[in-house]
Amino acid sequence: MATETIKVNSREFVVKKYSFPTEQIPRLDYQDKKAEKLIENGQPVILTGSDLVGSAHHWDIGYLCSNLGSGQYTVYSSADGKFKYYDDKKLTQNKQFKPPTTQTDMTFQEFAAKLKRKDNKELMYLQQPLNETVGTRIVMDFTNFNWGWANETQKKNHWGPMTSNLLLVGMEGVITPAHYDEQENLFAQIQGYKRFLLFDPSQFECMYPYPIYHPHDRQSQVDFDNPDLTKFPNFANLKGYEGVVGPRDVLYLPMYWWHQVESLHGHGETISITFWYKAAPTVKVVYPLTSGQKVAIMRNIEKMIAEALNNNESMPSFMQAMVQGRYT
Ligand SMILES: CCC[C@@H](CC(=O)O)C(=O)C(=O)O
Ligand SMILES: [Zn+2]
Repeated sequence: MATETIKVNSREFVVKKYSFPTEQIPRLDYQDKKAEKLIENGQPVILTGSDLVGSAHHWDIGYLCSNLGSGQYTVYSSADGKFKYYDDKKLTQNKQFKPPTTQTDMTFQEFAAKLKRKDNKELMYLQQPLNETVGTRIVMDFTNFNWGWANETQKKNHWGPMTSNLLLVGMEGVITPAHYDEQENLFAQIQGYKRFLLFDPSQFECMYPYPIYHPHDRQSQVDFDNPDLTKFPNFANLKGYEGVVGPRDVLYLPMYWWHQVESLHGHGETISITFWYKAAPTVKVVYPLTSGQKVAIMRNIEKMIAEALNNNESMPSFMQAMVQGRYT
């Protein structure tokens, strides 16, 4: 895999080189009117100065070890360093599906001890919603997040309720492959550096998500390291954005935007916290529809057809019969 060296804020990073062009994600002070406008328009922006999780800036592996308590944490392991999400509620309908990662529950102390070992054959990624099992100092830090700004941003943009804060602790080199989420996300970086590759929802045609009933629903089928352009020809037209988030940065990651996230080498484990919000309710449909709305429509139609047919094997021929020679 070819690599290239990029310079971000006088820091150099060696990153994987992909086949598609990218532009820089805007990087603005969180109080800059331009930043507020981008969020209002559902456009990604890296925000500086918000101190959204300023009270957690001292979080490192040692501090978390001493203060996260003895609760169980979900840790994924992967031989190739890729952590493609899969919905285990969809495993029953997909008996032949082989999960690409293994999932183990362990205490944070066990996880930290594994991080220290030099004989790890697999990369590990802890992904756990912050819950009431954490110690009092973590609760204090959590309480002191910049909720004033977060709540104001949620309100101004008519987002729905916040659903979860996921704590992410990744080894250098872990990759979350390209996918989209159906929630708004204020992504707060605490330690280490993550490269975000983002793609507008209108790039749906280039990303070839798995069928909606597949465990990898919302994930791209395309292997970015070795794209199969026979099977996925439009991937050759992909255009994206990219940026590196470091400690104290917050990325506004709009709903339905595709993203691939890479924990960069040379700066230690990455620690991040997500702030996920349900979508703003659609009060009045305004035309033209946004690209995100069109993805939502496609998803709903695909869901309805899958439910109506009640037989996933018949989906491909049904969907093709609907468009082939008619809309192609
Ligand atoms: C499980 C969530 C992973 C995260 C990406 C990353 O930091 O590796 C992401 O995809 C998101 O915040 O939406
Ligand atoms: Zn995501």
